[in-house]
Amino acid sequence: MPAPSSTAPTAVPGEAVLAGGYHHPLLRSLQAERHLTKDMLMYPIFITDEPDAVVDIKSLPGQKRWGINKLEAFLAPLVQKGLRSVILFGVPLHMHKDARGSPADDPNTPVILATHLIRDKFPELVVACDVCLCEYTDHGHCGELCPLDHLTPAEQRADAKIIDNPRSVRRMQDVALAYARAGAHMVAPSDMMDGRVGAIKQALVDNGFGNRCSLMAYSAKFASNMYGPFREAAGSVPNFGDRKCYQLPPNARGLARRAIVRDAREGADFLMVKPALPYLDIMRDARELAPDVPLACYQVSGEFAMIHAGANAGVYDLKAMALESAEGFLRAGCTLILTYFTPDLLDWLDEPAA
Ligand SMILES: NCc1[nH]cc(CCC(=O)O)c1CC(=O)O
Ligand SMILES: [Zn+2]
Ligand SMILES: [Zn+2]
Repeated sequence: MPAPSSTAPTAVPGEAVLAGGYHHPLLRSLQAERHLTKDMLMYPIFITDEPDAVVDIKSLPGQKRWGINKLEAFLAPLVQKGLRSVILFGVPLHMHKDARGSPADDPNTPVILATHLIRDKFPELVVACDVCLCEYTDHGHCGELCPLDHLTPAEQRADAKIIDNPRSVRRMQDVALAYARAGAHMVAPSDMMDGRVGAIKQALVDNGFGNRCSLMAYSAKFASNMYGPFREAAGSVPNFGDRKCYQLPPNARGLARRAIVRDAREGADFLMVKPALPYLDIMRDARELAPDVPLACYQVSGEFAMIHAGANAGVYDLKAMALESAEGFLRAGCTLILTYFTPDLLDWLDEPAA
């Protein structure tokens, strides 16, 4: 019997040893299928009806509510660094809120004023407008409510006010059209009413915006615990109940898949998954179900706050963690990332990779 050779390999190196492929920053970078670039970042901005306001949002480190007069000076250095797109949220503090969310499409509403201003001052910047009523209704829900006489006596007693879906969809059409007319390159309905994607698309087409205004659907938007800082920032906390009858249940993969397929069929130009980090599987689903529609994700306010809190607690380095999260979204198949880290990422992407 021959003596065992002491030099015999225990496994075929090509199968077992991977470390040879990523021992240098360049080699690590070449292992990635896709890389984060500045044009993938869309920055969410809060605009108030106090024209000179620059007000810190306590729960969103570094983020502020901006008055219209302060917007140009705020955006100029970001555009200089490579900012390509923003999504606007209105924060009416003085306008009169009512049951139908009238301030949403008032000609002087902050989002419309800001859209005009940005199109004028930053012609290269893509402007998206979030379409929803919750910042504008007196009850704080995302759509209009059913008139009381449409409810059963039991529902009336329980204060179980119910969203009036068809009426809300008509309202969403009007609001989206108002933003398109103001010059929005993109409208993004986040209200989650059934049928709003097709209805808004039709309204855009019927009014001559079919080839001038994109529709990004918040398709798989979950009833998440991570919208708290946003609702504080936007003043959109519902004054009764919650959003569980129109935003998706977090554990409902099937519903999310159906919503994705439906919104793609209804003509969405972009699909979105929101929040982002806990829903990477849903992003992957979206890539498989609608491979020909670009996919966005929204790294929401609570995710941003959570990453900051962890960094402040010494759990990890802020930049490294923020980049890792973005790389997860890329891997899952996103081409557009809505994130409050955008200003930081514009800086970080100019630094050498570690
Ligand atoms: N419908 C409004 C809207 N659009 C985006 C967010 C959340 C964004 C964030 O948390 O950063 C919300 C809040 C909500 O649905 O309650
Ligand atoms: Zn809403
Ligand atoms: Zn409900």
